Order: sequence, then C-alpha cells, then structure tokens
Amino acid sequence: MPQAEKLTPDARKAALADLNGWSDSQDTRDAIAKTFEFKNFVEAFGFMTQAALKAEKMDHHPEWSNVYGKVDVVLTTHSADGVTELDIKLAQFMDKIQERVKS
Ligand SMILES: C[C@H](O)[C@H](O)[C@H]1CNC2=NC(N)=NC(=O)C2=N1
Repeated sequence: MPQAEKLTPDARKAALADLNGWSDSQDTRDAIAKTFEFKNFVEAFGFMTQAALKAEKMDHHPEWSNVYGKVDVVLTTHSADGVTELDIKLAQFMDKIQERVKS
C-alpha cells in the first residue's frame, strides 16, 4: 500500500510544517510526537475516544499516554519502521478534533 511507505525527508518536513505543533520524536525511533493539553480529564478523554474510533477505522493506532488533561501522542508506522502518510493523516485528524472537544 503506497500510504504505508516511509516518507522521504523532504515530504516529511513539508508534512510536519503543515501540522499544528507536531515535531520529530525525541524517542530513538523514527516518529512524530505532540502533547495535547486540555482543561480537564473529560476533555482529554473525549479527544482520545474520538481519535481511537478514527484509528480503529484506519487500522492505524497511536502510542499515547494520558495524565489528567494532558495527552502525549507518538505516531509511527511499525510495518514501515518510520513515518508514513498514515501517521500524517491521523495527526491531521487529531489536530482537527482538538478544538471540537473543548467546552
Ligand atoms: C495487523 C494490523 O493491521 C497491523 O498490525 C496494523 C495495526 N495498527 C498499526 N498501527 C501503527 N501505528 N502501525 C502499524 O504498522 C500498524 N499495523
């Protein structure tokens, strides 16, 4: 599947520039990461619920952790051992719903 091919460095740079607040992961793996901040746990969990449903539809899943209103997300494609268009699509969706869950 072409979507699951590792992005070239240029394509990845361009995609990161179009996203809102994502950066190369500090991890040893090839990944992108973002910390989402919400005002409380309910908003954070609402965000995670919507993202989880989308991830399941895409069959592409985030690595994440949550503490109260904070959600740390890491996106990478295991099968490609790096960042692919699938990660960018899921990141775009998360950016879009980020505002939607705020009350
Ligand atoms: C069998 C199943 O389709 C695969 O394991 C999928 C599931 N979710 C996945 N999620 C992510 N982030 N990367 C993958 O390579 C991946 N593969």
